[in-house]
Amino acid sequence: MSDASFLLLDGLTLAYGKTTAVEGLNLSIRRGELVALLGPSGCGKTTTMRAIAGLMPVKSGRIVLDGRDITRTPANRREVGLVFQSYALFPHLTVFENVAFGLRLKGMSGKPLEDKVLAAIASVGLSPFANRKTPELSGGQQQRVALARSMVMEPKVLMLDEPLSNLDARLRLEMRTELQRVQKESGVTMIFVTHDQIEALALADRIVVMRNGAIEQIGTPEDIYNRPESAFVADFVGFENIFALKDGQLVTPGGTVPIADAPADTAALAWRPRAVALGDGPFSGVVRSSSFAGSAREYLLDTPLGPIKAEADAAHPAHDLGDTVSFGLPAATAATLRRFG
Ligand SMILES: Nc1ncnc2c1ncn2[C@@H]1O[C@H](COP(=O)(O)OP(=O)(O)OP(=O)(O)O)[C@@H](O)[C@H]1O
Repeated sequence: MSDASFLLLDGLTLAYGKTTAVEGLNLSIRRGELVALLGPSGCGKTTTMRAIAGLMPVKSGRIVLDGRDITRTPANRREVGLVFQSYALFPHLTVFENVAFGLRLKGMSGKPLEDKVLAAIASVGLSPFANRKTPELSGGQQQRVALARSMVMEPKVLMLDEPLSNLDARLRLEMRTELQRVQKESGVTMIFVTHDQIEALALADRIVVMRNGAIEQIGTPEDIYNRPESAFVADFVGFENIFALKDGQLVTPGGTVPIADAPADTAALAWRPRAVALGDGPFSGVVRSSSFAGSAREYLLDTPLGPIKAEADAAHPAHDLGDTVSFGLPAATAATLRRFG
């Protein structure tokens, strides 16, 4: 075992009866890494996590944690923690007792138990609330209790299923920072599941994008955001104008269109709305919708290339509905995709 493959998923195939949910998944996670599993509903994120936790039988392949094959190890002997979306706290118990629960089950008591529990509660900033019952806490505080309750067991890997999805926008931001802090301070290897790309980009050291039960791309947030490899990932991270590229020409619904400086060995080109050169270029389109988005104005253009989403600085004079505007699709501002699809 090396730190580089602290958790290894090796050819993992998982199925519900005859339905294969995850097929031949290979993933190597470093010790202390914060990894996001990102993907649309049904792509197999939760199933993968449940298998790592031991809540889902493995059809084929292996799960190795810290050098030990845990593929068939019972859940309670895996040293893997799991924080569910619904925090599953005991409402009749205090914060202290919720966090102490697992340690008591393991036979711990007295001062050692108290010290550990109080330290875990302090690590998530909840010391003043140790004696409160959990229904008397806010959503964000309950989420912290769930985190402390898992962390106190000192798992080798802690997994979180959509950890922030039940929180309002402000609390989400707060908990993002909190999760990152707890993870960095404790050094625990963490995997969280999300279908929110912003959350994955903001939190993770590495993002695993899943699609139809397989890995589509693995990379740092910068890789995924700036260098998507497929149209699927590009679309997921906000490239709204994606065209296949064939013999140096864009393949559009209106036919093929030559493009200057088209890169070689590229299956498709993708532009974010703000990468479209509005008001400057060989193409033209009619403004079909225009919406104000704070610092920018977003346009939907009807063009011979099909619909184009473009964005301009809000300080620029606005285009009206029905206006014809010129635009360019500079190859230099496009992401180059290896796969169209
Ligand atoms: N209990 C089940 N029985 C049969 N099929 C299931 C079951 N749970 C999930 N599946 C199927 O397995 C596939 C993967 O589901 P999974 O829950 O892992 O996706 P997910 O990426 O976590 O989705 P979501 O973001 O909606 O939670 C889907 O096709 C789903 O329909």
